[in-house]
Amino acid sequence: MAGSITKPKKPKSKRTPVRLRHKIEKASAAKQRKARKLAKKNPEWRSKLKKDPGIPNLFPYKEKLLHQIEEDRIRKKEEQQRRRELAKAAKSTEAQKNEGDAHMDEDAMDEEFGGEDMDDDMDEDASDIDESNPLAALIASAKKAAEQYDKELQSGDEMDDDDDDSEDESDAGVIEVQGGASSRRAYDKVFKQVVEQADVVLYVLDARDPEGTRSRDVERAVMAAAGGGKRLILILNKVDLIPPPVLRGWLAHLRRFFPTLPLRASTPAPNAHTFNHRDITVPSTSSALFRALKSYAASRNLKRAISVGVIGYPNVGKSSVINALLSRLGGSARNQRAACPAGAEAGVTTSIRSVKIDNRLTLLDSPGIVFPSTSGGSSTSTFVPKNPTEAHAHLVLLNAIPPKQINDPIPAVTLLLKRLAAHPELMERMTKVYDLPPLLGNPESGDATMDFLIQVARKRGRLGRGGVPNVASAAMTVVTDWRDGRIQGWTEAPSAVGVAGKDGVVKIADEEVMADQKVIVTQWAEEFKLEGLWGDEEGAAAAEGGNEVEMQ
Ligand SMILES: Nc1nc2c(ncn2[C@@H]2O[C@H](COP(=O)(O)OP(=O)(O)OP(=O)(O)O)[C@@H](O)[C@H]2O)c(=O)[nH]1
Repeated sequence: MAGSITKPKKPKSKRTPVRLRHKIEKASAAKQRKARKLAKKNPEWRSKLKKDPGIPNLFPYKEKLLHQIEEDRIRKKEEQQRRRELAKAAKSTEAQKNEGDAHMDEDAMDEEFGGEDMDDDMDEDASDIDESNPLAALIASAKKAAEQYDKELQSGDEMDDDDDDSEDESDAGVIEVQGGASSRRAYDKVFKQVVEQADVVLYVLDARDPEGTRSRDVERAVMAAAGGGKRLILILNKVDLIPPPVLRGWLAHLRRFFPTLPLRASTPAPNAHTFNHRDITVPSTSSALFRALKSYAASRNLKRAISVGVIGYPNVGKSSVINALLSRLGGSARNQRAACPAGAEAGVTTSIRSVKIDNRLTLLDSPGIVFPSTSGGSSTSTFVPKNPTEAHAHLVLLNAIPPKQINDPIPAVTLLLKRLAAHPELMERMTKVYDLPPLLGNPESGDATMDFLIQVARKRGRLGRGGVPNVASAAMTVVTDWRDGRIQGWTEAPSAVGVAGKDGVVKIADEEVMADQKVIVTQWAEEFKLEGLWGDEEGAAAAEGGNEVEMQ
């Protein structure tokens, strides 16, 4: 019998059955339908659609219309901000009224702010002062002004709701840098700590606006501390960003008050427009400062190290000054010291940092502190803001506010254009930075801002949906270019002649202080052996020797 032959089994098809495919297709279509339905209901999606005006590119007045929309938006925002401020002011007056008799007496305040001990110390120190000392009167008046300043700060603190938090932070030794008034008391504590600990205070000013970054209250507080035993040196930093004649003017002006050293603490940001000052380089100026501090430490002959506090507005270059001094140390010594973090944005340094140079010298870095001008005329700047928006814009142009805390950079650009309008050559250089034709409208009245920002947005690709220029982003670009020195600008030193008052009498600010200040400048310059280090004549000569050729 022949054996039965079994057929080889047909391999099973790997094809997806049609029924399964249909099932998948149906499920996918249902999912997409559901997603579309949900998206239609989503209010966010609608508001996004609304924002885009959808004006066709061929529409002849598109530009004008966009401009108008943007202006309306800004007006609304300003109105909102104004209403909020009014409500806040009304609330605080109400709160003050309610407080009424429950006002703290001075002792309680002293206790709370920990100022009693310091005041007592200062009183004792003040009574130790020899009456025949020509500086006694000056120190006494500085102490009085410092007390007044303290009182003003404290009364400002009473209105500050968030203070308890900031005090806790400062107790822990870490101060968070914030732009708002909530950390005002924390700033004040840091400042007091640095001044208390320091034998020498280096007050760093930005050479582009020295008076804007200078406060009389700070100088008075340093003069008053320890009965006048502290030394204050003004450091004019970032001199590479101003031309030699302007530097000369500022050195002459500031040296009427305190010994002043020009400094280039760091190299400029990429593409910054700098001026070539002969002999005023990063190594030469930092060596000069280093030698001056060493001379002072040697002359004091103390058993402990001299403490040098570095104070100033945010972003003036305090950490860079310390790093420049560290770079003067020899290789291995330098490697052993941790450098201070420095950065282009304000608010990099957040706590007091002590850097030991050697057995004779310790440096104290501190967070940048903005001192508001108090009723006593703290600020020496001639700029008087007309409203809170302009005051904020002024701080933005001083680079004192971290970028994240700048809600609206447009008023800062308006203020910048207004200032540059007074110097046509600077305005021309600024338009060249963005490759723009001369501005339309009057920059002094703020008319030119929007046109300028729309053009900057186009040149720098700051465009939103549908190619609408993002003017806020363009304004931020301008602010950053200003901060990093890509846009040039500076203030001129006040003339020594003074200003004629209504009565026709010519007065120089701080006239009465001048004679005593002269004594200070001469005595202190001797202690630091500053005569040979950019003294009046040499500093002027060095600045004179510089050329105004810009370097890229
Ligand atoms: N062009 C120029 N830029 C400088 C100079 N010194 C410092 N800078 C720059 O200024 C910026 C701020 O420097 P920092 O040393 O961080 O300033 P700071 O005062 O410690 O800042 P905060 O920590 O915010 O208080 C950095 O981008 C530095 O590179 C200088 O002499 N010339």
